[in-house]
Amino acid sequence: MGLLCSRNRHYTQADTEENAQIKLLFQTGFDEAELKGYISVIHANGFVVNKFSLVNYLASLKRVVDLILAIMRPDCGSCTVVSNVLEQLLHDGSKELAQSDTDSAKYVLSNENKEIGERLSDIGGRFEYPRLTKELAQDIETLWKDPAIQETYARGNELQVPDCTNYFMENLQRLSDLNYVPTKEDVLYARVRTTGVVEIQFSMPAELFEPCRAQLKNACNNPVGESKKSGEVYRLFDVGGQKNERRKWIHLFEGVTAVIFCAAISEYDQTLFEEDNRNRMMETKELFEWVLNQPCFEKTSFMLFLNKFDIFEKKVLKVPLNACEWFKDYQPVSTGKQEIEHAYEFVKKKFEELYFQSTAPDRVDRVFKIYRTTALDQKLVKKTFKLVDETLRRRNLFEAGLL
Ligand SMILES: Nc1nc2c(ncn2[C@@H]2O[C@H](COP(=O)(O)OP(=O)(O)OP(=O)(O)O)[C@@H](O)[C@H]2O)c(=O)[nH]1
Ligand SMILES: [Mg+2]
Repeated sequence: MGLLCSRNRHYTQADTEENAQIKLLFQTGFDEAELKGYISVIHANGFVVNKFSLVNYLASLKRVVDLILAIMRPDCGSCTVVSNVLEQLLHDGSKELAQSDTDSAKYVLSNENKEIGERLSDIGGRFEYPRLTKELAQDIETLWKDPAIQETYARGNELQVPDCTNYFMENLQRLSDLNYVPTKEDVLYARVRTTGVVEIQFSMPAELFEPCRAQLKNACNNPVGESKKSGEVYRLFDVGGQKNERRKWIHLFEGVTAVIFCAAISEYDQTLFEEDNRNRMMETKELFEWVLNQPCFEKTSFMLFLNKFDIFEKKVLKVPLNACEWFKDYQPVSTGKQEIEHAYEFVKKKFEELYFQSTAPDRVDRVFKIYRTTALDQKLVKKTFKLVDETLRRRNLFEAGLL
């Protein structure tokens, strides 16, 4: 969820997890052994079911399959089961669906895939998942293509279906290869929930900050971190965004140079994993406000990443922005690209307003920048970090009275 950049922290708890995008961009990347280390994570993603990722999806899938099986059993009083399970599963909007036989039929797995559904459902209930074999991959692929599952997937926003689902589903055969070695993309797409605080150090390659370099040389030797041949050293603290992770953040807040707050703007119609009836965007709004108001951030720079733009641009043409309470006053103006831009600008403005409302007049000079990002896009992330880097350098020069 969030990242903190610091020049001189002494925090020692460093997890073994790393931020893959940063490692790929600013460190050595992954060698083959490291990539192979990701296989089990990716298989858990690409395969089924459970704790956090595709994992979530397949947990949802399991519930869907359970539901489907319940519907199919002739003795179970299917209408009651359908409405109870669906209500539990799909929240308010689905009540309508549960009431109508024709609609609920859409969610019934076809007869020929029923057995596969049962098999996968069984695996989904296990604590550990088997290696993704060719046979299993075939089963998942078949089930994935079943119209009932596709209908369910279309309502993924209600079911905690991870964003990477489609990617892994499209790559099942490759993933199940005996000699499979994850690609960079696989690693970036894999959902690995951050727990604790993960520190990563990196330096900006010199060519990235050329424009600032001359100024820097003349003015200040060490604007952000220690100087190294390749550039300035950043210490980045990646923190988990889920609710139970947040109490760990507070220990990090002192002495931070900049907060990079990542808000997933595509999640305006989704609910929290950890709290089923709480809209994710509303949660982000409150969280951002809370972070902005922390006394220790009075002078801290804020970099707001409006992330998951790739999903946002597709979604916004199908799901109205005012699905989220915060965006209730949104009025679409057009179609296609223009509409996407309009919707994006609207969201951006909401965050800007929030920033200024939450920033006392005497603090308005702290740096606040908003960036449109797609974290999977390496070029864009690199470019964004370059901009962040430049901003922080300028800020340091300014503070040192050199600009
Ligand atoms: N399509 C798309 N997927 C993204 C983007 N950013 C992240 N993801 C995917 O979203 C999932 C979660 O990404 P993370 O970076 O782990 O999210 P996080 O905010 O660090 O989550 P926590 O560690 O729980 O706080 C992964 O499957 C990523 O591949 C994006 O810009 N576009
Ligand atoms: Mg994370």
